[in-house]
Amino acid sequence: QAAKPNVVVLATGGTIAGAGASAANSATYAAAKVPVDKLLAGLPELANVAKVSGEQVFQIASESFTNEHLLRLGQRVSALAKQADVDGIVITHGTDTLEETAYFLNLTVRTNKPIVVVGSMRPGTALSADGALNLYDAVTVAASKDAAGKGVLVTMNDEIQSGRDVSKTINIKTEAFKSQWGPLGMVVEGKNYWFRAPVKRHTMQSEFNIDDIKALPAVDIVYGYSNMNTTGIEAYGKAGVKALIHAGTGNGSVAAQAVDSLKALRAAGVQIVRSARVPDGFVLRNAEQPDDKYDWVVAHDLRPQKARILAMVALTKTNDSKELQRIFWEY
Ligand SMILES: NC(=O)C[C@H](N)C(=O)O
Repeated sequence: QAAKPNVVVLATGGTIAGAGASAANSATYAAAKVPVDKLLAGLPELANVAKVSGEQVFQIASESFTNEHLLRLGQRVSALAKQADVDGIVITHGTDTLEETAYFLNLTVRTNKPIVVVGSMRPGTALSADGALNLYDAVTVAASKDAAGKGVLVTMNDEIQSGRDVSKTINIKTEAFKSQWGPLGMVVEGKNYWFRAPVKRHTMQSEFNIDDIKALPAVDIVYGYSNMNTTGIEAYGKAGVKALIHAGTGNGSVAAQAVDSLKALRAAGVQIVRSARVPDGFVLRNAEQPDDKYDWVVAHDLRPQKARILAMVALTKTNDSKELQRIFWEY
């Protein structure tokens, strides 16, 4: 019998490592409690799929992820991916910012080896906990040759999603992770079924490399809403933000009373990225606002939180708005 592939599970916390007081607590529990060794010991079925080893990188709820966590995790994933004795990497992660970490790794880790980010909506102590199967699926995908070269993947609820496209869309169901462009495939009983592949640049085709990124610039998000004011925009400007993501209404529209403040920030050298707060769709250049005239960038189909990740990564290489826009189209 052929040797099983080697998969490393990097644990960062989240609900997949959560624990509640009783089995009826599906939503009331403490995240980031169970250590990785215990998580893996609770899933002896993994041994049928791969030779799995665990490493506790952090033990936090994912809403508390910082840029430093992203950099440290990315550097560890990159180092492991270079090891000849590692065939695939799984990252257990809280679901709240899972999509941001998955996209960051997708943009910056130069490897064809499968990298799979996984979480759960219920703690392992709950009735119908989803973490064990999600993790089993993640290891299955990470151990598969057919998952290579597809960018960073996310396995939740039997689906294999692109880390670029997927977002958490509901906070109370196990069917929480969706992409408007659909999943790439499904994983069922330890086998992958693929239906599509990503076309945006990622991992090996990326011009970014985590090994060269020592720090990430300050990029923040302002939210658009009726009766919007400019307090947030101006405060971020004073704080020295390098790019500001505007989570606009509808097509990424900007309130008339906010336009001058954003123009003033741009004149001061801050990049303005126009995204939309609606869950799906994409923002077109010069629709709603004259982006060419104002020298603003549009976020394409990226949700504001993903646009923030791409802007940070892009700004490590360029502060040219035309280059930034090219990057937003390509990644
Ligand atoms: N379901 C979860 O994992 C939510 C948790 N707050 C986290 O992101 O860590």
